[in-house]
Amino acid sequence: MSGADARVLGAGRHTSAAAGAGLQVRGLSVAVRGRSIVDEASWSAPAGAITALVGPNGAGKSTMLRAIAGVLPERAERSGSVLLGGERLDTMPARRRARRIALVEQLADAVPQLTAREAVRLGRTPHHRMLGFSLGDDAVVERALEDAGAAPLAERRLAELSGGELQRVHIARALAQQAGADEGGALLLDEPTNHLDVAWQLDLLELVRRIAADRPVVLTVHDLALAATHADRVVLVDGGRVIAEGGADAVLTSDRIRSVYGVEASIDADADGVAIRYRRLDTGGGA
Ligand SMILES: Nc1ncnc2c1ncn2[C@@H]1O[C@H](COP(=O)(O)OP(=O)(O)OP(=O)(O)O)[C@@H](O)[C@H]1O
Repeated sequence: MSGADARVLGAGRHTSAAAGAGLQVRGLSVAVRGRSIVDEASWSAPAGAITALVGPNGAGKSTMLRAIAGVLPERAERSGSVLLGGERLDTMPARRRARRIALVEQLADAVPQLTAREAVRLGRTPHHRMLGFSLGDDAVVERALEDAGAAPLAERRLAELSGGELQRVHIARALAQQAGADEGGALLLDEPTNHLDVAWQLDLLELVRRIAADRPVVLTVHDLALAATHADRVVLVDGGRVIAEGGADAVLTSDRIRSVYGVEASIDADADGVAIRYRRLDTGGGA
């Protein structure tokens, strides 16, 4: 991560410079009933890298992911464009878009009676021309279960799974959704480490790293130290706008954390990662 890699956006109205096989968000705006939630957001997520979307509660992170994946509620008004590998996603037919981009949401829909294998099989739906399965689905589903470390869970019902196990099944479903797409895919994960203990978090981040080898992966996360340690790039969002994007050391500075979150942060980085201690501005108490 390089300190020179930051792109700081006073008003979030610039266009991201990075191009290529990655994901590019250009001037994305979302409003619901006239209320702006995402405001001219432009940022990019290169293929082969993990990009962390960070920002305070209500900053618009989940809404951005939903807008990119094309699953906003109908009443939401969206403008701007989203490109994957240089191709417009936002104007693509929904089924084709679903083969290219998968979103794993915080509280992803899970039918509790389904087994993990059945849930992952649902990921194949955008590949079906008619009702029923396409040739090769079974192999894709088994591979996705395997790749996500969910193969031992295949026969278990979703209702019986822990949060960490469920997260793996959802990721397996996303992998199955993208497998066999004509062009490369992108994976979006909304707070994937939420509710996971530290060991599960590390397992999940290792899995995400493997998945990111051949596609852009974007995840939202509240833990700034985790973002700084595990993501290649960080996009800091506040009030629906992109405040900065680039390497974590350039984006997540004490000054910026103070102005966006209203807390003092002392940041320590070493070879093992980044640790951040926080202190409220007004109390002066220790973290
Ligand atoms: N479907 C919706 N209809 C109306 N307002 C919405 C909708 N979805 C989100 N919002 C509002 O948009 C703002 C941004 O919400 P969003 O969930 O995108 O933020 P976030 O950065 O992901 O927050 P958090 O970190 O708390 O999950 C919030 O004020 C929220 O209340």
